[in-house]
Amino acid sequence: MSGAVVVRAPAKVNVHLGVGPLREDGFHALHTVYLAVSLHDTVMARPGEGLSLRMSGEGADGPGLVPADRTNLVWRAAELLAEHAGVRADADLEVAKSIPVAAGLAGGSADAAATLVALDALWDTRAGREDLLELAAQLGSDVPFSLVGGVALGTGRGEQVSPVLAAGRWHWVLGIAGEGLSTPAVYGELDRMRADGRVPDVTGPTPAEPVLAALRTGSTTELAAALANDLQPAALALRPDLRRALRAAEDAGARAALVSGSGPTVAALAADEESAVRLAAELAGAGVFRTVRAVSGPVPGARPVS
Ligand SMILES: C[C@](O)(CO)[C@H](O)COP(=O)(O)OP(=O)(O)OC[C@H]1O[C@@H](n2ccc(N)nc2=O)[C@H](O)[C@@H]1O
Ligand SMILES: Nc1ncnc2c1ncn2[C@@H]1O[C@H](COP(=O)(O)OP(=O)(O)OP(=O)(O)O)[C@@H](O)[C@H]1O
Repeated sequence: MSGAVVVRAPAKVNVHLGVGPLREDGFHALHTVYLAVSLHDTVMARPGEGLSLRMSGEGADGPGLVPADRTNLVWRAAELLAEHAGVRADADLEVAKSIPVAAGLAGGSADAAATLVALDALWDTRAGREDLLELAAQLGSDVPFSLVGGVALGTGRGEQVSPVLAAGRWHWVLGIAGEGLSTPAVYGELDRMRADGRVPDVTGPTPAEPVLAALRTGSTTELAAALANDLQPAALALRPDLRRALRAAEDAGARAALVSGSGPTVAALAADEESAVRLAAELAGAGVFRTVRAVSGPVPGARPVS
């Protein structure tokens, strides 16, 4: 067994989220395009006896916000890898969170992916890439992407990821809401809206081609025009105050703004770094709790910090 291993994993924004009908397994068929952004969580794994977990940072210091027990995705990732590798789950784990909890930014998924990579190294399990992706998919639909990072197309329930070509580096301002949203609640609201005609019903997920084409050009204008999120009406139905943040982002000069994944984070696309700084200042207070600037482009997935 080696010494401490430190692994960092990124948050994501879905620049396209096409949601198909509810499947029999309780998930929805997706065509999504994930973009890793420069906001990240860090997991540190040290040798230990049994498992222990400490959480610090964003969302971890409120009473019971993210329980540091076996319900935590980090704990589940550790047990799953130990079982797969046939080793004892012995490790002291520490998670430093910067990604807000239940924000639509895949924070828990980032932690789970980082844990798989950290413990693979600490325990020297030598799990192959395919094995890690398979374990990641068991932990959550977004977890395989958190391993892969960069820019990727997600199909199936989002867990089948393949890298896609993207030519640019984009500047985002993330408007973080004070309180999170439950992912199943947002999917459930979309089903109700489709059933009662508030939004059109679908037979399959909307294809991601427009956003894929825009990503290849590297143009912010084209990306802004192609952004799409089928979950946005449902997130707005549950949190009408988010409309104010979306409008404020556009009024403050964002090229476009959309809800990230299941929300409630609003992701505003800025023309360049200077506009992002201005946008962040103007957005703060407009129905968002605080703003975080982030860059997307060649942001790697979960990987050891040297
Ligand atoms: C909204 C997104 O973040 C977009 O990338 C993801 O689809 C959510 O991914 P996640 O948080 O990893 O979600 P999971 O832990 O796999 O699933 C949580 C719950 O979300 C709903 N869910 C999730 C993924 C999917 N394709 N269809 C769903 O309906 C289901 O109710 C599921 O029980
Ligand atoms: N390590 C973790 N970090 C954050 N949340 C966790 C973690 N482990 C378990 N959870 C639980 O998972 C739920 C979703 O948290 P998370 O931050 O992953 O949401 P999210 O960013 O909206 O996810 P996604 O974008 O993948 O739908 C929270 O309610 C939290 O209690």
